[in-house]
Amino acid sequence: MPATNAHNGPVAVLGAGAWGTALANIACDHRDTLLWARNKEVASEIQAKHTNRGYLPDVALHASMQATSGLSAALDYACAGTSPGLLILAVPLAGLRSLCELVSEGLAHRTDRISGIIWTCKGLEASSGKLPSQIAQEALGADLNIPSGVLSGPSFAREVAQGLPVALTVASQSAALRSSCINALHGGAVRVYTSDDVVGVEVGGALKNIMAIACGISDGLGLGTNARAALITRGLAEMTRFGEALGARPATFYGLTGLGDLVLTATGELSRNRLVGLEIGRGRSLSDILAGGLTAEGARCAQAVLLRAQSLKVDMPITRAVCEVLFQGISPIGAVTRLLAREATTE
Ligand SMILES: NC(=O)C1=CN([C@@H]2O[C@H](COP(=O)(O)OP(=O)(O)OC[C@H]3O[C@@H](n4cnc5c(N)ncnc54)[C@H](O)[C@@H]3O)[C@@H](O)[C@H]2O)C=CC1
Ligand SMILES: O=C(CO)COP(=O)(O)O
Repeated sequence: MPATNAHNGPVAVLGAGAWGTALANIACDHRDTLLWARNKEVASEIQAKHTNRGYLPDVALHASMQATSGLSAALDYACAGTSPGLLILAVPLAGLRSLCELVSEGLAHRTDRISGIIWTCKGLEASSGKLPSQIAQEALGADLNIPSGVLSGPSFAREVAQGLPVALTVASQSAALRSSCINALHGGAVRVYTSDDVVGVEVGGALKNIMAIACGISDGLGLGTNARAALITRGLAEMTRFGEALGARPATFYGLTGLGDLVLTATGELSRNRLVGLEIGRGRSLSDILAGGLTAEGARCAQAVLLRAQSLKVDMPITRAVCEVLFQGISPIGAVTRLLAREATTE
């Protein structure tokens, strides 16, 4: 089991889907690590067999990985090291608020035992249009006062779990937390870069999912690679405009969490958001595609982004077209025709 020293507290990953399991597997190389699954059977399988076949078939997990289905046991684990522990929240955006509320309750009176909280979700809250950092701030409560941040970047869980190379970015206002995250994840096939532009990193992760749906629709319609390249490039411009309006740095969008994740998700066959677009382009309905519980956060996020963009007075033609197709009954080809028919403009 890895040694624990003054800079090396335990890691508890909360959420045992594909990404949480892959991240916990990396952390096991560096620190004592426990994975929390809300589902008892999943926790038992990880603990007993070191597999999570429902999310990462054919992957043998680290023999030292601990697992539990008790959230309080997971928080106890993170707090019980000789130095403060790191929490990584790896649930989808829709579960972030409720999980943060539970974490806040569970950590009361022992916040000094946690060095930081990192989330990995990509999206804006459907009901409020808020970013993950705003949700976490509200749900954890101002009194908790634990450094926090976001981990993002182009990273299909399956490839990461197979040990293939990957580059990620951790963004936080806290230099100590950025270092702690590097300490927990960087090394071998995994590179972790740092940033202090939390808003830029979160906006990139959220909006690339919408652009991936747009590219999937285009490819599903058979519109060709020129169309896909145009959507990626103009999608990046749209992401950057929206981010700037929220205070993000434009340069962040040319990094791993913007362009990097956009290219991966818009073109990679493992992307669930791209798959949604492909299936829509081939004529299936959104409710049918999502009926099996597919985690594709771009669909919900598109509506939240469009609403927020309207109040910020930012033009988002691709996001609007995706919303028209997904929620307003406009046919995919009709939306493409409308996009192409807009006035000519400067790049
Ligand atoms: N799969 C990937 O390659 C990557 C995913 N992400 C992001 O990480 C987040 C998680 O994604 P995945 O692991 O792929 O999703 P997933 O669908 O594979 O797993 C989600 C897990 O969260 C659990 N969960 C859902 N709501 C919950 C709640 N309210 N409380 C507790 N547990 C809850 C589910 O039971 C499941 O175990 C998403 O926001 C995704 O965008 C980020 C980078 C890569
Ligand atoms: O965010 C991801 C890779 O960085 C995963 O993308 P999907 O959610 O579209 O599968």
